[in-house]
Amino acid sequence: MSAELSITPQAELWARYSAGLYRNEELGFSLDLSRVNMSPSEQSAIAEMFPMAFSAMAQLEAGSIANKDEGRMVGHYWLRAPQLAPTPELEADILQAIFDVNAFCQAVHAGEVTGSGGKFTNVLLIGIGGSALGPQFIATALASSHDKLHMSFFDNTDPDGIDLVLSSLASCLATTLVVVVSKSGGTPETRNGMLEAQAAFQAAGIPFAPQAVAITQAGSKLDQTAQSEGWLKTFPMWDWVGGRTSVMSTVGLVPAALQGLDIDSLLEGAGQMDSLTRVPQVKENPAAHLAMAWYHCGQGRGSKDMVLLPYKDRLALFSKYLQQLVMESLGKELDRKGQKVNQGIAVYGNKGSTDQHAYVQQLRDGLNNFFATFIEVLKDRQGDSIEVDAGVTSGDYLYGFYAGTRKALYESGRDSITITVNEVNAHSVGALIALYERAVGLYAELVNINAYHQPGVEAGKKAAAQILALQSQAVEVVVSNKASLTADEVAKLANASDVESIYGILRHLAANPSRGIVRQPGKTPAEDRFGKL
Ligand SMILES: O=P(O)(O)OC[C@H]1O[C@](O)(CO)[C@@H](O)[C@@H]1O
Repeated sequence: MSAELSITPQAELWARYSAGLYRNEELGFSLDLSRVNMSPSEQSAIAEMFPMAFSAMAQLEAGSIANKDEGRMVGHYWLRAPQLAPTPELEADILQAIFDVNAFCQAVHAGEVTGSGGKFTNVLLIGIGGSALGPQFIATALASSHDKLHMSFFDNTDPDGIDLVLSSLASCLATTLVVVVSKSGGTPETRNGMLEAQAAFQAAGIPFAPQAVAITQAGSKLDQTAQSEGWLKTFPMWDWVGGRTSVMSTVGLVPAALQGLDIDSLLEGAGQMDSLTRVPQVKENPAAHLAMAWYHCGQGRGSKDMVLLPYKDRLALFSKYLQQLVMESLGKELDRKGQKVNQGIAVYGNKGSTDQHAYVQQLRDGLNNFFATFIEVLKDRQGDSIEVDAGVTSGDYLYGFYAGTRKALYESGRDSITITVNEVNAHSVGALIALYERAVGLYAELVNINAYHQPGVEAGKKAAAQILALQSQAVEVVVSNKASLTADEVAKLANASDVESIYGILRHLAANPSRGIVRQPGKTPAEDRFGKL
């Protein structure tokens, strides 16, 4: 196949590109599938499956219980078109939330709401998954020297990671606004981050509650904490917005507006893309183009990975953001009929041309188990560029590396999609997010899975809770015994069967001296002994 492709005449490729390119001048956006080796008959066969996908999406937007397993509506599209919400109450809720976000952020910027040290200078956002990735992506994509507040994030329960962020905030904690984001309000990593931040405030003698904001569902544990401790502000999150599609809700709008970004433009860009991707004709709909290419490349089974190569540093986190959006949505064991399908599309990537000096070698010459998506940004920078060679700028190099890699991949029979935007700004970022949200929704319909739940993540959370329960049993046995014990002995005394987990727990505790456990290494893990410090 690669030999055939490599000899496709340039003129034919140009004709294919020109005739097939989807573009919208107003949005400054185009989508090119000419380097996906998909014949017209293959395209038509996939296109025949779309009417039911379009109709499912229309029902979803009209307020059907699209996430049946969780009995929820799926309403992220209403966030940028509140008039489309299925009830006037929901429309009013969305509008009110946007109003409140603007009012609060304006008051912060004007210094009407301050920290104990005066006007806020920094934001520390605490969240994980969809409650951090979107805000992080937007914060990096749209950062500038005019940012009104400096953004930092706790997006994990890694103590060392937390310390690193806290040390950067040490001199400005009294002017740091802490935004704790959790839809469920009970996610352990986020709760731990909140407790770590509270401890840091306490150690610095700064009251936490007057500088803390919660974004969560009404009545959640986080909501109760915020209410009982008298936090500065709480913003609502709704059950009909999924975590991974929450970036246009208060989850993404509050941090973006605090940073000083143009949230109206973000919503407008997303809304404009929604209008284009709502069109129920494959040819006219860029999200349908994308979903069709995914279906073709992975034969509807996700047999090829999606490699994202945005040629713009600002979009580096887009790959990470899409990893959650695509993999948490599409990675499912069962289809809607309950049949075991083990669906999904693996997503990875960072940015071009940096990745050219990392894994692009394998993309060109190694395993052909992927399709690439290039994201090209036409505008190089604000202002002029110097020439790095006669008549050539750094941006020309970046373009050259993108175009060269696209060509090289095509010549070795590797499919690629190219998305082009005029520039990276709030409008285009909103549009890109909306494009992928719709493509994921359409693709999920093509393969008949529920894109809006995440039962697999729940399994991991339950298993983690069991390990933590086992920890207290194991510690009790070790500290109440005079003699040191092997993991097998601890397990027996704790009446537990999972010796390997007990060994892992005790080895971890022993590596942290303040936990009061020591490890005496033996020849093998089974011979290691654990005792009180
Ligand atoms: O906002 P929450 O409820 O803290 O959840 C955070 C993340 O955890 C998940 O539920 C599972 O990873 C994601 O879907 C979600 O984005």
